[in-house]
Amino acid sequence: MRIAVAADERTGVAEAVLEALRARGHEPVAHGALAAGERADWAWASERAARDVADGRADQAVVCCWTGTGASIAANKVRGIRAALCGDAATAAGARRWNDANVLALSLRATSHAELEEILDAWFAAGPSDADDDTANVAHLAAIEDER
Ligand SMILES: O=C(CO)[C@H](O)[C@H](O)COP(=O)(O)O
Repeated sequence: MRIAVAADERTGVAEAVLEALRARGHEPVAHGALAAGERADWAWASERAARDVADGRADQAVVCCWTGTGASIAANKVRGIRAALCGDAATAAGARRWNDANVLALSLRATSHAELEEILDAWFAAGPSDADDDTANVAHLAAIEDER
């Protein structure tokens, strides 16, 4: 898959996201501090990656900042984006299964290299649930957006 990746700092974990995606056969598209000439601040970088997903230039995105919160908030402001801040594999699996999350948000501070690998494995192994309550919840997110 084509995966947009944004970070506001070029840390070891941020660079490891690019490598981990390539190792899994995906094509990362770098933004923010990971790209040349782009504004690196978290709101701009995360928005850019989220818009790649919303506009069909990427299938999913990984957005990173020191806490992960700003990156997730910015991504979730983009219509059609369901960004989930994940600090462990179970949260990542749940985000894909129950929330049909299309953007993974990570904390550059709190995510170790080992946790990054576990989170990505869980994220890509899981898919959206087709249970009625789960699809209804995700459909309601779009309805909330339409009320804006
Ligand atoms: O976690 C973040 C936002 O949620 C940022 O990474 C944190 O605020 C640091 O940003 P800056 O280096 O621009 O001060």
